[in-house]
Amino acid sequence: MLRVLGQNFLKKSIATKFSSRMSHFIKTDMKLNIALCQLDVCDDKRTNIDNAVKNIREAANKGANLVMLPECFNSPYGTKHFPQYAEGLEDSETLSAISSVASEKNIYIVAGSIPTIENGKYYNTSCAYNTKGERIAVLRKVHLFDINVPGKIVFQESEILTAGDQFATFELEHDDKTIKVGMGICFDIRFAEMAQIYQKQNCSLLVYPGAFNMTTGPAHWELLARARAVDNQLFVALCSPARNTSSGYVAYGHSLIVDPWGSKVVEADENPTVVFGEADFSKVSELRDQIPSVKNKRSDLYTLINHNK
Ligand SMILES: NC(=O)CC(=O)C(=O)O
Repeated sequence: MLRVLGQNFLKKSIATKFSSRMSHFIKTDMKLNIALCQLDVCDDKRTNIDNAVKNIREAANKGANLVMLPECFNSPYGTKHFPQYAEGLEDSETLSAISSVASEKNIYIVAGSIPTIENGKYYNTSCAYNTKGERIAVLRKVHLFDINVPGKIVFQESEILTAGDQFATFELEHDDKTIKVGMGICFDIRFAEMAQIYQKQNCSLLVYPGAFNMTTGPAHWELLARARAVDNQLFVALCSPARNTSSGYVAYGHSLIVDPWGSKVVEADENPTVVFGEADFSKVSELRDQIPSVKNKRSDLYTLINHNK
């Protein structure tokens, strides 16, 4: 009897410790200034890196705590460009510049994405940096963008890229408070399951560097950001390259942040710009109490299995 009581007590105290650690991510009044750098990306890599660093410095000087860059910010977006611009993760000219500016400015950076080469395979890769310039997460685009809309757009990332097979999250500390952030890249936002797994892992912000185009952008960009935010009752941030009508792939622009209610916190137009939005994370637990759609899931009737443990 005593042994049984002891085991139950131990189980209970482990569960309590675990759940109080997890819940501090969600129940927080952290306010975070997020800057989205909607960069004008050209075909010169060094110019793109310098432009990213300049924009990050300016965003930090204006008070940003987290700066996001777009998908493919050091290279034109296109399968024929990826091998030419790809860098190794450990000797990347681009990422070393991003790491330096993160520590110089004491900010977190979600470094959009760049083409990488690892063990002879090409990936579309997003890295996150903390305020010391340390790399704290790596996400290789999990769902490759393969599209064929006759007369509009044909694009096959899978011609050249390998899909990532790991999800990526990181903890962001600010004002002695912590939130957890889930990472995806562009097409990944179309997969509700990935976002829901991040929600189940207690993320309160999902970040998607992305480059929708003039066919998918007007139809789905904002819709998907708001859908993922409302489904999962958390913040969603999307950062696009600026629109350049003379480039081979014309990005939609319209970088935006959406709150857990599905309302836009801020939205850019299509031009090169940096937009700022405040994410007030007290809204996450507040809304989950008001509309308990995350809490009241019927796991007795359905469940989501994460094979990527
Ligand atoms: N770059 C992309 O992955 C574009 C995309 O997802 C889209 O739907 O457009």
